[in-house]
Amino acid sequence: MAAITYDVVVIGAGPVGENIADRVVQGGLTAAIVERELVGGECSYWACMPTKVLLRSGAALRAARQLPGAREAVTGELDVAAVLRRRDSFASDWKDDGQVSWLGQAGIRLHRGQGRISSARVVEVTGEDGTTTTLTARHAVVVATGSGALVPDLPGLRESAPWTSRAAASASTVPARLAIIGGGVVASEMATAFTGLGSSVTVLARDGVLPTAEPFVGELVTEALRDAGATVRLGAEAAAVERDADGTVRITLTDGEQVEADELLVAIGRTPNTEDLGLDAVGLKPGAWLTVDDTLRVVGEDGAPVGGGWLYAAGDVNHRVLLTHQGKYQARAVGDVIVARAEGEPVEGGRWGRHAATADERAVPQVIFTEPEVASVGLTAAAAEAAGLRIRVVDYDLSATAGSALHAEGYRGDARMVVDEDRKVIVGFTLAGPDVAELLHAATIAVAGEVPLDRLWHAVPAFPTVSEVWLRLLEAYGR
Ligand SMILES: Cc1cc2nc3c(=O)[nH]c(=O)nc-3n(C[C@H](O)[C@H](O)[C@H](O)COP(=O)(O)OP(=O)(O)OC[C@H]3O[C@@H](n4cnc5c(N)ncnc54)[C@H](O)[C@@H]3O)c2cc1C
Ligand SMILES: NC(=O)c1ccc[n+]([C@@H]2O[C@H](COP(=O)([O-])OP(=O)(O)OC[C@H]3O[C@@H](n4cnc5c(N)ncnc54)[C@H](O)[C@@H]3O)[C@@H](O)[C@H]2O)c1
Repeated sequence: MAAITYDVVVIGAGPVGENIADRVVQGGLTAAIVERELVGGECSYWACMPTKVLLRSGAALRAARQLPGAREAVTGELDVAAVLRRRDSFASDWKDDGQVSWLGQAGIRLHRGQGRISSARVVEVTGEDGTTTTLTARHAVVVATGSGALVPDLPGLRESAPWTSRAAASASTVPARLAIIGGGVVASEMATAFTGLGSSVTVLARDGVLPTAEPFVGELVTEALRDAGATVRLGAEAAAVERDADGTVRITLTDGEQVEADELLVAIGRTPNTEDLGLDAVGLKPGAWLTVDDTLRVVGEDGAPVGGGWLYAAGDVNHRVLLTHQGKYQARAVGDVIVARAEGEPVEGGRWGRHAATADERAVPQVIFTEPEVASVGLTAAAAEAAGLRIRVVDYDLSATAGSALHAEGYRGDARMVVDEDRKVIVGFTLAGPDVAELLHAATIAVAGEVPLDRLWHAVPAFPTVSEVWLRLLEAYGR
């Protein structure tokens, strides 16, 4: 049994783990990273990237069809095989050689296998051949093990071999009929993608479509899915599932109705990858999300850092925000704070300090790549009210700008700005419409920078762009 000591040991080589290790090495420390599957994690092979490839060609085709002149040039249908080939290439054919070589160049040592914490600062790595390596960390162990798909305990579901997001993202054929349980981000994106690829899709959205977004978002996405030929059943709840000998999946709903499909995708949220991580060795509960303080140290039930502060958690596994870019933001904070503590430098862990992931609370951006695209940052009106803020909500029809009229015939979209009336700053911004993704960062800067509305009047949007919605919202708010 080999034993090696590093300054920092990171468990999990997803986007977050990679960034943590890189940051501490850049800060002058040594780092090892432990990975049981593919270096690059969920995002690279089964989540963000492959799913966006499945969506992108359909979006480009729709965009061309919305423009006279371009529309006439589109004479065929989507080439599904070409889309799947492009997806395979973006997933590097599910091989991680490229990312492994990046780790080498970055000076990060890779240990392949299942990582388990065995005692304070010690991680045992069990390789596929059963050999064990003991890694000891001088300064910190960081858990960046991510999350997996949550599958509910419905009668017959597991036996019916349902798809989770992994199977959908890596599908090698397109099912004729696809049923989806869930109405969240994965369900909405995959319903859009597979409808575009030619499946007849049925969405069983018990709690509605994108229910945590501003209400107009779910309405627009539902309408677009239905226009594209999908069936969206709001309030429908699955009670039992069975798969026939011929492969047909039959979902019985709580109202007794049945839905038939060739594949069933379950997309109802995530569960943390902490089941087999040795958490019990440090007094934590296996299978639970890891709670962290502002500098991302894992805390126990008493709120104090576990073991005096050598254990950190970043990315999906701490359940703050389940998004790649936000996990990587945490990675920069956690990497830098580990270096600062190791060097005996001051920790800047206060609000908006360089070692605190403050944006997780109030300034998280997200793009949902549905038709139409949804781009949001900060709080919805409902969330702001629940947080006790005195707000004013301003809405604007996104199709009413000169830029949107130019962008596409029949452009449909909406925008909402949520203003904190006590501070006169924007705390939430949501856009839904074709190609709004790239408009989001302006709003993120306004929310994270807490830019006063008075100053925003001086940020003039160029004519004729969709960004003119900023001016229209300010005019509607008044000054
Ligand atoms: C279908 C889908 C689409 C998504 N699209 C987007 C998107 O467009 N944009 C976005 O921002 N986010 C998106 N997300 C979310 C994004 O994938 C996650 O937020 C991100 O992958 C989290 O990164 P992570 O490094 O924390 O975890 P992961 O990417 O899950 O990586 C964790 C790694 O740890 C390894 N691991 C786990 N346990 C152990 C162990 N005990 N020992 C060794 N290794 C271990 C795993 O094998 C894995 O490689 C999507 C998610 C899904 C499911
Ligand atoms: N473009 C992106 O940013 C992107 C894309 C995909 C996924 N993600 C991230 O991945 C994470 C997981 O996505 P997700 O869609 O699985 O989760 P989610 O939390 O977005 O949505 C899950 C949905 O399932 C519903 N639900 C929960 N339990 C249910 C049940 N038993 N039966 C029926 N419906 C049920 C919930 O009401 C919710 O609407 C999200 O946090 C998301 O941020 C991001």
